[in-house]
Amino acid sequence: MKFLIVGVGAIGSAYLAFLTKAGHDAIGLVKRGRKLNRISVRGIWGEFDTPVKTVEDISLLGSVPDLIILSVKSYDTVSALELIRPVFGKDTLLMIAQNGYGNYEAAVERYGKGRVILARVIFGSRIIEPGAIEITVSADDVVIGDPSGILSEKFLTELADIFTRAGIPTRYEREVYRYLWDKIIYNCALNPLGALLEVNYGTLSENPHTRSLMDRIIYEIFEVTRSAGIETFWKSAEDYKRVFYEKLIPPTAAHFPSMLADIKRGKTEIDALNGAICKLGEKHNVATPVNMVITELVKAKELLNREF
Ligand SMILES: NC(=O)C1=CN([C@@H]2O[C@H](COP(=O)(O)OP(=O)(O)OC[C@H]3O[C@@H](n4cnc5c(N)ncnc54)[C@H](OP(=O)(O)O)[C@@H]3O)[C@@H](O)[C@H]2O)C=CC1
Ligand SMILES: CC(C)(CO)C(=O)C(=O)O
Repeated sequence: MKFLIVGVGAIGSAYLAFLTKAGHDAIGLVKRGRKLNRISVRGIWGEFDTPVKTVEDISLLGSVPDLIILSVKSYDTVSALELIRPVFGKDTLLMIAQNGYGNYEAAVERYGKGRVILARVIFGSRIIEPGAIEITVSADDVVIGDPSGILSEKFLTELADIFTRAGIPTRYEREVYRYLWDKIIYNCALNPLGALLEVNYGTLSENPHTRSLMDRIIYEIFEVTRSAGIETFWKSAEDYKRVFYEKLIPPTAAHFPSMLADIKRGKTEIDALNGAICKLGEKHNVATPVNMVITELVKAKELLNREF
C-alpha cells in the first residue's frame, strides 16, 4: 500500500515516521522549503529515528497513492483537498485525520462517499522542532471507519491492523461518526476556554464559572445535533456531562489545548469547532449564544495576536 501524508506536522509526522519505520511505502507532502529527510520520535510510544521521504511539489510524487492521509489543520482542508486532485487515482482512498466538523463533509463533496475514511484521532503529538516530535498522551485508540458504510469492515479492519502493527493503536468502528462527534463536543467545551484563559482542562473543570460556560456550550451542541439529525452516543447533555467531568477530564486534567499555542500564533481551528456549531445552529434554527460569544472571543484574540 502506498501512503501519502498531506501535512507533515505533529500528527502527519507521526504517521509518516511510524509507517516508514514499519517498512511501508510512505511519503509526505510538505510546503516548499520544508523538506524533511529524517523524523525522530519520542514519548509514550517509544523513541526512534527514521529516514523519511518528503516532496515539496505533488507533481514530483511519481506514483498514485493508495491511501492519502490528510493531517493539515482544518483551516487548510479545502486547499489541501484541491491540491491532491491530480494524484487522486480511480482506486485512491482518503483518510481524514483531523479534529472538528466539516473536514469529512468537504472531502466527500469532492471525492464521493466510499472514498473517504474518517479517523478520530485522540493521541497527542507535539513538534519539538521540525523533524522531531513527542507523542505526549493517548486517551484511546485511533478509531477509523466509513460513515457511508460503503467500504467493507474487512478492509477497514485490515487497515486498522496495519496502523496498529506500525505502532499507532487503531481500531475499526462502524459508528466512527459518533466517535468524531464525541471529540467535537469535548474539544468545543475545553479548547477555546483553555486557550482564552490559558489554563488546563482540570482548572476549567474546577472553576464554577468556566464549568457553567462548558455546561452551556455542551447544552447548545446537543440542541444543534438533535435538530440536525446528527446521532451521538448520548441520550442527553446531562448524560454526556456526567462522563465528561467524571471520566474524560481527569486523565487529561494537566493538558493544555493545542488551541492555546494556535491562538498565540493568531490562527486556530475555531471555525471547525464552536464556529461550526454556530453555523449548524443557524441552518437548523437553533440559538447558540454561548458558542457564538466563545467563537467571537477566540477570533478577536487571534486578530489581536496577529496585529501585535
Ligand atoms: N497535535 C495533536 O496532538 C492533535 C491534533 N489533532 C488534529 O490533527 C490535525 C492536524 O493537527 P497538527 O498535526 O497538530 O497540525 P500541525 O499544524 O502541526 O500540522 C499541519 C501541517 O500541515 C502543513 N500544511 C498545511 N497545508 C499544507 C499543504 N497544502 N501542503 C503541505 N503541507 C501543508 C502545515 O504547514 P504550516 O504550518 O506551514 O501551515 C503543518 O506543517 C488538526 O485538525 C488537529 O486538530 C487531533 C488530535 C491531536
Ligand atoms: C491531545 C488530545 C488527546 C487532548 O485531548 C487531543 O486529542 C486534542 O488535543 O485534540
